[in-house]
Amino acid sequence: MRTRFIVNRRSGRANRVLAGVRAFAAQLGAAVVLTERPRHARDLATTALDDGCELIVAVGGDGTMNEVGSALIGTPATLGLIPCGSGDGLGRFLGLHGSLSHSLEILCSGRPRPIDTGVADGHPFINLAGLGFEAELGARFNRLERRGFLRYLSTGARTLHACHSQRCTITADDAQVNVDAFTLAVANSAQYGNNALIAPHARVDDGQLDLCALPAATWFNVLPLTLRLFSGTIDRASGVVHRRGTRFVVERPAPGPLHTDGEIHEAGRTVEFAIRPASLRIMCPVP
Ligand SMILES: Nc1ncnc2c1ncn2[C@@H]1O[C@H](COP(=O)(O)OP(=O)(O)OP(=O)(O)O)[C@@H](O)[C@H]1O
Repeated sequence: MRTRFIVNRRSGRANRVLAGVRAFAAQLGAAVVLTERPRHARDLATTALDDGCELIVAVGGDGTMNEVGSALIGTPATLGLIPCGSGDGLGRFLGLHGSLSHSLEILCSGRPRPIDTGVADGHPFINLAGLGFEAELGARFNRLERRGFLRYLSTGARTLHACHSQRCTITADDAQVNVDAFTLAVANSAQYGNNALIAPHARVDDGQLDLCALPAATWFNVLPLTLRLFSGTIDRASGVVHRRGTRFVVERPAPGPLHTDGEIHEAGRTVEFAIRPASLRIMCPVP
């Protein structure tokens, strides 16, 4: 398979795996290219497609995966993933996360698997998209000079104080519900990253998206909600709204940020999320 590696050195531990990626690529006769700015990975992936690459490997976190994967949606090319970001939601969900040798082994001996992708306000997403607190947190985190899980936690604590819940009307396929949403995720895989399971029963190949809206954090619910997030039971928590469907329309009181796999966009009051079934091939471990 003609292969190219696209590395985002700014993501999590990408710098630490770069030498190993270069050595592996040299054995395959594949090129390694580095991103030079945000959103550059998508251009590099388009060039790789134009050059006839059949396997295009994103080396980075969910943001890099989103940029590379977006260019591959609807094409016969396969997305490879070496997860080395701060959260790695999709890589963890698909069993690609771990040591570099684990990820490389999957590139050699895995199989391309068709998965669903989503589109939020016209922007493709592969892992999940969201509004409210999580989009605000993503916007603040992306502005940081240095990243990492601890910085994510400290930025989260500050954002928690600055955000308020919003009264939203959600149309899920044909049914409507009003919710006070502090944060709202529309998930293709089950997790945000770092094994925080926002949609514990979501599957990437079921032709459905899982919407999960959480109430505002208080001194009373913040610990139980956090425990439920990491134990895979958040959909059963009091005040949490969960819906499954192929299309959601969310109407909120005011425009604001939207994230797609952690990438931030400005969006209007009304945001539409929809599924694109089996639209991307990704290299996965053989079941
Ligand atoms: N050369 C670059 N300089 C600055 N930013 C870049 C560069 N290349 C890519 N980026 C941006 O870096 C951001 C972070 O990338 P990515 O999401 O892959 O890593 P992460 O945030 O560490 O991981 P995760 O999303 O899994 O938490 C993305 O928004 C991407 O657009």
